[in-house]
Amino acid sequence: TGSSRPQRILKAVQKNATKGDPQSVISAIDYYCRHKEWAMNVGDDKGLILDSVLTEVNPSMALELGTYCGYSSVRIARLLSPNSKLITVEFNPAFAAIARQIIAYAGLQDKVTIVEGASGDLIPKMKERFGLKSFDFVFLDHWKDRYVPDTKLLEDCGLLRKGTVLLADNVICPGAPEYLKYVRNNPRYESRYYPSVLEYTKAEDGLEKSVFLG
Ligand SMILES: O=C(NCCCOCn1ccc2cnccc21)c1cc(-c2ccc(F)cc2)cc(O)c1O
Ligand SMILES: [Mg+2]
Repeated sequence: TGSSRPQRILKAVQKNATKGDPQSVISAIDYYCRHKEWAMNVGDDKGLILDSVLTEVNPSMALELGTYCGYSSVRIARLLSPNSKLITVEFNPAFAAIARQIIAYAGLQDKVTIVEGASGDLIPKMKERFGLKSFDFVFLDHWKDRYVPDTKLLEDCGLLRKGTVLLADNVICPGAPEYLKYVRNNPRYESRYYPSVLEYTKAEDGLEKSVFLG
């Protein structure tokens, strides 16, 4: 049988990027997915917004829900300060295996921990597993109907602190309407919408940034 799309993305990174150079890994994936075959990375347009929010937050502990090939894991980890960490959760073991190789190719394996499984099962175990108090930053990019239940789970597990920033991808396309309702009409969050486009297309999409007020 043939290769998978994630395997082809890894090949493109190995062919076109420089080992240990995260920006070249990002550019290689963006080039491949814009000109060869589309893939559901956050992409370069929304990626610039992700970069700016990350630079502003400068998280010590970051969580990503939805690793896929590790494109946004590389975008996030390359901007983390020394000793800061990213935990990224991926449901699909084949995706996780590719992401591990792409993150390692970028030289960011010491900053990123990939955890395989369902967010609903893993979130309640995070404190004990990683000895962490709370997350400073959460990037939501997994099943869009899990954004609300997992945000509530993070609250209930005491994994959010006053000032934790949640950044949600795809709030327009494919869309996360319940999530927008949840964070926008909630006195415990201060939300702002960043309009952009669906990765590698001209379709409307955007990111929602929500600060947990405690
Ligand atoms: O579906 C998308 N992402 C989610 C993947 C599965 O995530 C599953 N998953 C990953 C961890 C994890 C943990 N627990 C449960 C499920 C968990 C997604 C989809 C599109 C898209 C837009 C237009 C289209 F025509 C088609 C697709 C764009 C995006 O940017 C996306 O992010
Ligand atoms: Mg996405």
